[in-house]
Amino acid sequence: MQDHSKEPATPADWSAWATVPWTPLTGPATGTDGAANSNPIIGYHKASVPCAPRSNPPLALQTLDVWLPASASPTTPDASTLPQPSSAAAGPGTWIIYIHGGAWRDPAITASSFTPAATALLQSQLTNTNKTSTTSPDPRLAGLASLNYRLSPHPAHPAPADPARQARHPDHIADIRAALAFLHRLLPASAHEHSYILAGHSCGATLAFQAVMAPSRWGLSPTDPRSEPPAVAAVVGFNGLYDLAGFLAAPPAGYAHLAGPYAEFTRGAFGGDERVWRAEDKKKKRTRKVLAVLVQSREDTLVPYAQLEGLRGVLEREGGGAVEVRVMEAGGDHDDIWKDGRRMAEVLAEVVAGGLA
Ligand SMILES: N[C@@H](CC(=O)c1ccccc1NC=O)C(=O)O
Repeated sequence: MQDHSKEPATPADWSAWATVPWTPLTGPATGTDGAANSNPIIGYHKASVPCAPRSNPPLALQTLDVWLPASASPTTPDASTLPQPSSAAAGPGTWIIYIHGGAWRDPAITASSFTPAATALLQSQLTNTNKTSTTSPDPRLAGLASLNYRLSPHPAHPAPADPARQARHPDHIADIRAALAFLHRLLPASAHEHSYILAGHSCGATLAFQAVMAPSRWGLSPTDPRSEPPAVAAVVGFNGLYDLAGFLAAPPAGYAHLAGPYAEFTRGAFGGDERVWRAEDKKKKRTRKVLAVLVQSREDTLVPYAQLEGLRGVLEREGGGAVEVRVMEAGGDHDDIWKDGRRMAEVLAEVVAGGLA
């Protein structure tokens, strides 16, 4: 935080950014103001911006989506327009960056799975800015991003010719870090000085905790310190997978029938060497100073509550005071939280409003 220098954006970054137009995102009809205002613009969206590591040609899944609140611009910004630093009066605002789930392999779950929650967040943002409040913490959102990353092979969806579908740990983490570095180079410094929230669902929650740790833990080469993602203020895990080896050694009651799929996707993502699954679990238990928000539905038929309890225990015992753990409630089945989006948005808005001291 003391060193605000960052790697400058390159011409390739700029052109990747500008290849995708901003499209207006409309909210539900208000119905109060006649036809003209019936579907107000709640934000602007860029879909599938290529953000590959700069040394490699971009693959189909090395992309990210970005949303800006409507307050960022009175009209649809030009494709080359970057998010502007917020005014001092309005406060710096917070970025939320989301990592989707799908067991490291499901091609049907992508960055666009954040759309319902993003829409709900932008909608509530619009409602909030119309209210005047001088006492409560500034709940402003600076922007939202949702990351794609290369996937591991899925036996039910073979794609042997697609290089974006052959990933093996730590490739998934490498892509998340490349996407964070891309945003770091392009976004205004204020986005980083005031930190951001990294959120993820299921294996995306695993990746969120892994991505904030030193890359050397994952055998990834050290990067230029200026391209290091800055420290996150909070990591938010929704229905996350945190102990695959533990699940496989002793599947909790009610989840034993999932031992087969768990073993399959664990091998698919991490390979057949059990020591890597265990090392993987131990290594991600140490994090930098951060707020860890853990959300796990007790009605989740795919991920047992024990996954949350395990990580909570480890972070509380071994966090050394650097990690504040908060558990928040959610209901529904495994994917309901992102499919519906409203509870996910509520949790994230609460972290933005109250979680960043
Ligand atoms: N739809 C997934 C299944 C899946 O996502 C999953 C299954 C069990 C426990 C966690 C899961 N997802 C975590 O990212 C698949 O195709 O493998």
